[in-house]
Amino acid sequence: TDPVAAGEGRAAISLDELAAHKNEEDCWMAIEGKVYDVSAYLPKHPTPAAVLLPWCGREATEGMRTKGYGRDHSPVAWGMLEDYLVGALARE
Ligand code: HEM
Repeated sequence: TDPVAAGEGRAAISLDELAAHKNEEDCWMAIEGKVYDVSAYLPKHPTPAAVLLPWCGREATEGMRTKGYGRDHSPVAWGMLEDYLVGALARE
C-alpha cells in the first residue's frame, strides 16, 4: 500500500479541519475516505468553479459520484484525484 494513499505520515484529517478549507482559493474535499486539496484544479475543471464550490470543505463523495445530476465521473477524472491527495479522513 502506498503510505501516502493510506494516510500515513500525516494525522488523519477531522471534519473540523476539513471545514476550514471551503472556498475557491482553498478547497479541500473528502471523497471516499480520503481528503483532496483540489484548489489548483478548480480553474481547470470543465465547468465554472461555482459548480464545485458547494462541496468544498465537506464530504463530497456524492458530488463526485453524481456531478450534481446523477452521473458519475469518468475513470480518468477519478484518477486525477490522486494528484491532489492530502491524507485520510478521520473516522469519527
Ligand atoms: C465534487 C464536486 C464536483 C462536481 C459537482 C462536478 C461536476 C461536474 C460536471 C457538472 C461536469 C460536466 C458535465 C459532465 O461531464 O457530465 C464535470 C466534468 C468533469 N469533472 Fe467534475 N465535478 C466535481 C469534482 C471534480 C473533481 C474533484 C475532479 C478532478 C480532480 C473533476 C474532474 C472532472 C472531469 C475530468 C470532467 C470531464 C468529464 C469526466 O471525465 O467525467 N470533477 N464535473
